[in-house]
Amino acid sequence: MTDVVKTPAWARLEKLAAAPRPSARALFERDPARAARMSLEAAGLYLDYSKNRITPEIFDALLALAEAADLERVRGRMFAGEKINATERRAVLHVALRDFAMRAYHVDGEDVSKRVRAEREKMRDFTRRVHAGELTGHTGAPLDTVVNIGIGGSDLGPQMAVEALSPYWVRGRRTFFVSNVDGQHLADTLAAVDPARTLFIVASKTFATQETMTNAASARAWFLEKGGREADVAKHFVALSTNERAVRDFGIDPANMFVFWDWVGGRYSLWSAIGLSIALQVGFDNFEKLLKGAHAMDEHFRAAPPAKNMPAILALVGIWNRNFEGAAAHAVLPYDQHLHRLPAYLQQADMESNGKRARADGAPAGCATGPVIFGEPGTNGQHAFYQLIHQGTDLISADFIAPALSHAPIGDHHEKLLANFIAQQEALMIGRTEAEARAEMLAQGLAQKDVDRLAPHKVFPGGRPVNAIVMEKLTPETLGALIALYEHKIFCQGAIWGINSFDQWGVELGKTLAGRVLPELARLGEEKPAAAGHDVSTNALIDRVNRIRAAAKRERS
Ligand SMILES: O=P(O)(O)OC[C@H]1O[C@H](O)[C@H](O)[C@@H](O)[C@@H]1O
Repeated sequence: MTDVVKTPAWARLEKLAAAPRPSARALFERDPARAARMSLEAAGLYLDYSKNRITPEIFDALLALAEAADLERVRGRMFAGEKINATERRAVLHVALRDFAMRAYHVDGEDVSKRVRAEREKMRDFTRRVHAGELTGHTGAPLDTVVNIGIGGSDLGPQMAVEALSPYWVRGRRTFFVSNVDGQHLADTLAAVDPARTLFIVASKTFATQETMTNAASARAWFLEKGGREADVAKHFVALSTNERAVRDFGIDPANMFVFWDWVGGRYSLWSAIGLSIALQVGFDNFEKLLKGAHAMDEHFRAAPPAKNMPAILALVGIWNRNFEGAAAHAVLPYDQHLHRLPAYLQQADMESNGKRARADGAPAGCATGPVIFGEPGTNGQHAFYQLIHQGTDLISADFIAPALSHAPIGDHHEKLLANFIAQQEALMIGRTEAEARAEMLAQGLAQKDVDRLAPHKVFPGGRPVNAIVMEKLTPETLGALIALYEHKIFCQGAIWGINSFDQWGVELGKTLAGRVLPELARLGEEKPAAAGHDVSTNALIDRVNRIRAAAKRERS
């Protein structure tokens, strides 16, 4: 496979990065058409990437890089169902879950699109029956509450989407998400729900994840304690999984199971049965609109050449900032309170996909790969961490995301929100020179000695690379398109870096070691011998919590 770092395009980009370059401000002053040239629309989203410090030569070299990495061919391999997740020997076909163009998708010679449609119809029917009160709890009460038990991709996607679509919630319905194995998460949730009206959705691709299995078993025990009988469990527990045997072993009838397949990555699974909690909370039609929004972005992504392809451009601009400008972190800044879980969702989507140091062929990655992703909704972040983005010593790139219209047009809230959305990007790009800072302070009437004292603190370097993503309104369709945009951006970056974006071996080691530590931990009141099998820090940590736990019971008894 191509080692992208060894291509002439990479060398050219390195040269361009080292050469003197106009400031971001100067780029705009020289080229009035810059914003029009460096912006595009697709699937209801508008992207402006002109505030990156990218010259036309750099953009051309980035396109050459995409070509050198054979991006269009790799994209074709994904859509064709080839096993591009080579370490796990799996296809990557989340696009098939939302293809409304009736295309066939083949995995191992089988057209999986029929299965996709059948499972979607099963979800539609289930959702309708719950909403119509045809399916009730064991006392006959409506199942108006959902507790989704899952973690990682079986939690972050559905939770983010349910929160994002709160204006579309079916009246009277509530959805809770329990993910953490910390018993407090489950306990707090169970305290807020009525067992007779609650549907537990156990969401796990593997049905083997420690947190989810532990929470599901405890939820089941709680349900039985609260008056449910064994025979009632079927009315209150459904499973979303690829693993039918494990679902049966857990005690959930496969008739109460919604399936998906190994070619759906966990962090790409909200479009599958994993989206059942979304469908129940916003209605199946809205869930389908979410899928259609993503499909619209897929259609754009699969057809547009890289120079006019929104996910590819976002990826290339990100590669410029990461590999040639040295930005190790990337902020996701949604100016929409309903998108407050988007940064957390994208942390998994991006960092679990592209946080890799080995290339797909096993060779070490010769360049930096996925950046640290972080973020908070605007304007909150402005009063917290933007300081570092404006004036810190590291370069941080950022995506600013906003709907032009609000679902809650109260007074001038939205104008103020948008003013901040726009002004922050402007400030990050233009910065403020020392001369400007001084002139401003003098105009405010400050004494010369104060101007001298404060001037260095009031300088903003500018040139902070930002993208703007604007939509008319946050709807199921635009949300679908936005998520698909990021999915494909991540895909493009992984393809260019030559890494496998669809495995996640990095989560294994900690899991294995936790399995070893667990039996060494004391139950309350239990005396354990001093830990010896680890490094001295780990032994000491085990001993410390064990001492506290042994003593805790003694005090109580
Ligand atoms: O859906 P599950 O099989 O329970 O997996 C839940 C999560 O756990 C794993 O550790 C992976 O790192 C995630 O990619 C996955 O989404």
